[in-house]
Amino acid sequence: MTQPDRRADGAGVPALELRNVVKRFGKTEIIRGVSLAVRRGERVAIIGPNGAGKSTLFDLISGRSAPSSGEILLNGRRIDGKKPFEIHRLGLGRSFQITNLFPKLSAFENLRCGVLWSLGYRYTFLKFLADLDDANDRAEQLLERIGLRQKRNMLAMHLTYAEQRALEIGLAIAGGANVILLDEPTAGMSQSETRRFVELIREVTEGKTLLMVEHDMGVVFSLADRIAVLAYGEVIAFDTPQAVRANPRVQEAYLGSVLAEQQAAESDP
Ligand SMILES: Nc1ncnc2c1ncn2[C@@H]1O[C@H](COP(=O)(O)OP(=O)(O)OP(=O)(O)O)[C@@H](O)[C@H]1O
Repeated sequence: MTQPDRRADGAGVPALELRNVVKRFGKTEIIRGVSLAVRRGERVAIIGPNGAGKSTLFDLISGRSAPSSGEILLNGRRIDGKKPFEIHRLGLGRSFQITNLFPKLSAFENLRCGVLWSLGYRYTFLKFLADLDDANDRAEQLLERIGLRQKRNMLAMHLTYAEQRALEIGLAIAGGANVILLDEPTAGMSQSETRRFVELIREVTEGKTLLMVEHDMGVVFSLADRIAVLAYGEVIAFDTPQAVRANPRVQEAYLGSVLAEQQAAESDP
């Protein structure tokens, strides 16, 4: 196996690296020795059957739970075992399958909270005042970036589902994270919403590193530079979309049945 380059400027260091990561719940090994290196600026999709361990892997990376063994590195720094807020401040943003918005705050206020929180705002009044102008500016820029400027003052609870998901992505990038995890970003969306959302994800993650769990193969194949296939807690393939699609082991474990289902759904009048 080739070792990652460790130059002083960090240019060759993967944005995110997992080294032989294992997670057990009781005696059951759910993640069974996963190693992955995601390059800077790369968009990677994690796919695999239900129960393969995709969400568990995201929880390990974002600090919601700690690996039983192995190492996780963000921009070359060990993060395994750190708390979610520490990992967030080191440059990792995550949007969840389940909404984590403040429903009774406006779109703008949600983003401003995200910015202030990521600045490490410590509830001292002077620091709050000093940070507020910056946070306001940044929240306005984020609103623009996620296409919600017109909905600036609308309470999050009154936004459409797709707008709420966009706001979550805004929160994930509010702190200037350069590695973004998206958990099923287009789940529950109509086909037209999904198409628009794919473009939004593409724009918002430009120049950043993206790792997403996604079941919609249309989304996966249009966004991902590489695809990691997880089956029974192991990565059975990590390659370009074309190579993954052609891989017989992947076809057998997952993709054959999923693509057949999608084709059947599309040809259904
Ligand atoms: N806290 C836990 N305690 C025990 N088992 C767990 C726990 N969390 C997850 N599991 C088990 O780990 C396995 C992997 O679950 P996980 O949710 O990571 O899969 P997934 O690939 O994300 O599935 P899906 O595509 O359905 O969301 C499942 O068998 C699940 O029951």
